Amino acid sequence: MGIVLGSNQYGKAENRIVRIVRDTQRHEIRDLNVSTALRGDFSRAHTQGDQADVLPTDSQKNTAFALAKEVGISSPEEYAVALARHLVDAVPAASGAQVQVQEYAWDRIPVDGAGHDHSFVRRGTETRTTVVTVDGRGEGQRCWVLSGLTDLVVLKSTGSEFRGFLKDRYTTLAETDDRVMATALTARWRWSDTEGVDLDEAYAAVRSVLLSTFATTYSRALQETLFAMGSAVLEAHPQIAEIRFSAPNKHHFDYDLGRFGVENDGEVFHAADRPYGLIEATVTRDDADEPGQAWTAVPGFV
Ligand SMILES: O=c1[nH]c(=O)c2[nH]c(=O)[nH]c2[nH]1
Repeated sequence: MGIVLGSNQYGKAENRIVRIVRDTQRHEIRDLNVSTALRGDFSRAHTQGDQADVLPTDSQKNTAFALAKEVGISSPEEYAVALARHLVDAVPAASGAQVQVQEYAWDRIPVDGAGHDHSFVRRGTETRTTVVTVDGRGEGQRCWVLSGLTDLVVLKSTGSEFRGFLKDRYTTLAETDDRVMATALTARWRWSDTEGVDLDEAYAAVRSVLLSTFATTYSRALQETLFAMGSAVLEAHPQIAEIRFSAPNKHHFDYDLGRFGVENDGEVFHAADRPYGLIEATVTRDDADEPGQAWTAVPGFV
């Protein structure tokens, strides 16, 4: 019996990088959590304890910080592409790299009706994400870009039903034609290409389509809502090939106030945190190109 090394990657996870542009009095802030990973032939490090091929994760960290200054962060996607390409160039044994970025949004603090120049407040729980995967080097190098968001918490207090479902001997769920529907949405969309796309504007536009579709679509199930949101995004953005969702159904149960002689006509709920339905779906163009390595090692998607 032989024992061999299987797939592997290594890098520095969760570099917390804050880049402030302070060339004028009106500062700009970008607040990132950056993870790097190198893939390739690093077998000597694993099987022989030989580090000759290994660019330390410490150096990867330093590179991530240095490029935040040298390349800048015009968008998380462009920064991640530059960093992934730089790492592959720097490491002869690397066949590819993946850079994952989460961005935390800061808003200017309103003072006297205007956003302050250099004071900011963190926006909610929502996080912008990107995953850039580079494979190969030189001419034939491939590059995949995913953009996305996590923890976009939304709720509709009516306009949602769930009925007509399959029933068996363990089914106790009551059918409903009026319920609260809430989720903390994770969505990631894959660009077929980003040529000519302003990725900051595109992020805002996709987010806005997701929100308006959630708000205005009558929902017969979270599944139907996800499909509607995905279709709307693909219709509005020709350069997006597919979008994947992971959506916990954050159940809101009518609280039984009848026990106290108090009427509850869909007005008081127990917001249960566990368990939750987990609804996941991909919405894709039927002629989308192959995703290649775009989703490799991206957790939480079907
Ligand atoms: O939108 C829903 N989809 C389901 O599949 C499901 N299952 C369930 O119990 N409640 C819901 N709600």
